[in-house]
Amino acid sequence: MAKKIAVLGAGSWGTVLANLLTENGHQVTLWGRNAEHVAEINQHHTNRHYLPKFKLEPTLIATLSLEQALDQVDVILFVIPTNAIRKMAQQILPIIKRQGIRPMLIHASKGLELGTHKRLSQVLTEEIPAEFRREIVVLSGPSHAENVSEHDLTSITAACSNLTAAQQVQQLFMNDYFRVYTNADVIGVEMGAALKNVIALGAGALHGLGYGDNAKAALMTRGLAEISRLGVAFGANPLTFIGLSGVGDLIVTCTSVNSRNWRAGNQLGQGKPLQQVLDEMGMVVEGVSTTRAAYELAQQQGIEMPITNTIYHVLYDEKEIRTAITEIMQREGKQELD
Ligand SMILES: NC(=O)C1=CN([C@@H]2O[C@H](COP(=O)(O)OP(=O)(O)OC[C@H]3O[C@@H](n4cnc5c(N)ncnc54)[C@H](O)[C@@H]3O)[C@@H](O)[C@H]2O)C=CC1
Ligand SMILES: O=C(CO)COP(=O)(O)O
Repeated sequence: MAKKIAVLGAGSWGTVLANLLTENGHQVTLWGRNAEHVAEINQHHTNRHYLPKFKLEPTLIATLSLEQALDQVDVILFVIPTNAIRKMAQQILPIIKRQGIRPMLIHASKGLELGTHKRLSQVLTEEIPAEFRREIVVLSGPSHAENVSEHDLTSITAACSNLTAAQQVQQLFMNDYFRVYTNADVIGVEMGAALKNVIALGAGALHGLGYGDNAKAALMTRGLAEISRLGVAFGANPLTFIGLSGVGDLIVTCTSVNSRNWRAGNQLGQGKPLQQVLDEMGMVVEGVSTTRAAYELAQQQGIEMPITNTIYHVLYDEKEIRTAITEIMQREGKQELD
């Protein structure tokens, strides 16, 4: 059955997901904060800043008004940067109350909140009390917006401890090029999503420094080991990390030029200063702030995350990358399995 859906965030991923939901027959309003982009979507059915070649469904409406976007919706999909989610939730709560709606919440963002180190479903749970919403479902997996916009075959995960809610989200998004699996392990799915961005910065940096395939395979494999270690310590199912939102997303993000995290790492490896890389990207590079959150979390919990620590010191302490790589390679010998 067609649903009324608000998509919050008219960047790369929000635009593509809003368009996909429109293709699937839902009535979608895309909220954006940039007046030029919103006007372009409504008048020309394009969003060229983020997706230069993408032609949008003419029935997809964009708006600058949260009140209009949320008007009597069944579902709210958050697709804005991690560190903007809490404020957005605070902004929409009074609108939800005023309208007397009780929507399902979905988020498709990937990161851990700076300062609190929280997962985004935790942030939403804190900010929007259960009486004003239905379930919170996480949508995550290997899915570059650019590829989905071209209808490349894509499989991702809808995670919620309530399987019925996960199945409802599965039905909203599924079509002949976009396949959605359900998973009850919200912790594992969100941890995998957030932490793969950290490892992707490293994969890009190795490429920028001229290292080869062995180095990248080692980074991804040992990266997955430390992602799983942290995730399991917080209650994740270890099997989730060999699924779409774990190794699946790690592969796509560590190997694709479409990844902003990979591209940022690549430029760092080539010697560009971090601030310049971020300024020139024009899109969110989630791995940078999540590296800090994950580093602090691992320190607090006493969990060994050597790759995350190395990337943290390169990003935040201006540690020279080649020195950092030598140090991580020369640590004492270890057992492969924990
Ligand atoms: N681009 C992709 O292929 C995918 C992205 N994601 C995740 O989706 C989330 C959004 O990513 P993208 O759409 O790619 O980012 P983007 O940089 O392309 O777009 C971000 C959007 O959020 C808006 N925004 C930025 N700061 C904001 C704030 N403080 N308050 C409200 N809105 C704000 C921007 O105006 C823009 O419309 C990220 O967490 C990312 O990891 C997940 C899967 C795929
Ligand atoms: O999460 C993504 C693909 O699944 C997008 O990764 P980037 O944010 O690095 O572009």
